[in-house]
Amino acid sequence: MIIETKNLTKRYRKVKAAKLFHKKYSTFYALKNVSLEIHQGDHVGLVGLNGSGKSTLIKMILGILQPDGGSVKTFDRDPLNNRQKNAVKIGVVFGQRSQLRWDLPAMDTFKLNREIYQVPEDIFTKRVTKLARMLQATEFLTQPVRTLSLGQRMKAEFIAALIHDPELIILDEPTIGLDVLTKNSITEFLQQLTDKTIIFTSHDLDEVAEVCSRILILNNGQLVLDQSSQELAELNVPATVTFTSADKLSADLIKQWPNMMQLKNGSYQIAGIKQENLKEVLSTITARIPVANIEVKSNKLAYLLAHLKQQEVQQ
Ligand SMILES: Nc1ncnc2c1ncn2[C@@H]1O[C@H](COP(=O)(O)OP(=O)(O)OP(=O)(O)O)[C@@H](O)[C@H]1O
Repeated sequence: MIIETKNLTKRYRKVKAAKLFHKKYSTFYALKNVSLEIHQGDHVGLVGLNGSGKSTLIKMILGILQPDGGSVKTFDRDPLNNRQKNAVKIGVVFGQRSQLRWDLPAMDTFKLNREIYQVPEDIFTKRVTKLARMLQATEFLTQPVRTLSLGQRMKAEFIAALIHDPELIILDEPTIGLDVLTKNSITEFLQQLTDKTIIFTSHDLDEVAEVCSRILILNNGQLVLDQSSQELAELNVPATVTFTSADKLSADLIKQWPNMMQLKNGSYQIAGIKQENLKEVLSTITARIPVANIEVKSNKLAYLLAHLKQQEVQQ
């Protein structure tokens, strides 16, 4: 087993009310009774809104935070007292934090990591060459990191995290701010790491589903869903279409979509469109209105959370 948590809980005291010399506190649960198992080779997506407890869970798996209740085991041992031993088997990429030295080429950080993890030189060279080829990163690894684009830097972060060939790869929102092409190339890269255990946190369910076969959803510190990506892909989530047109819409069109809203910026939005009706709605809009732009979105996470809440209320 790579990770096992049982009723894992993290509490904080939050100030409820404050007078000049007197504060009142309430207990706040960043994580509440989370039980899960992650096995060798699992690619697990950890998804949730801001503040749902994703980073707290990751920090406890890494042994950075102490639990207030329940237990966590990483590689069958207490991560808090085995941080060094476990670090050899774990690679971490944070989208919001860098492990690369800003003024030096990424290659220098790789060499430093080679020293820290005592990777033999020939293995190091082969590994970096292979990873750089997979990520199409070869040409910019000798350039100072400060001169790299965000996408190039993130690719270098991945290589730095994998220099010691870790068994477990933890990715904390590694694609934040990246364009579609860079995201795709990172997704393809991760899909090839089939012998590794991956935990991939994000707000974007569809993105993690491309890499992970299993999705865990955290909400308000609780594990509310543990399901295969395939089952989630089969969910029929209603879409929202937003479009902009300089022309006024005809009365019969307005009547056709009673739930259409006119937004502040002059664009229009139709929500709750079933997937089977989407094509028809789009062709009607584009055939009958001169649109400047049109966008289709379906927020699976929001839909799931709303659904789960409804189920909870009914029970
Ligand atoms: N040291 C702390 N003291 C008090 N509250 C904290 C502390 N660390 C985290 N929290 C709270 O715990 C909750 C969970 O935070 P966490 O960072 O785990 O969320 P997250 O899901 O990673 O969010 P995001 O997607 O925004 O990174 C948040 O409400 C946060 O304010």
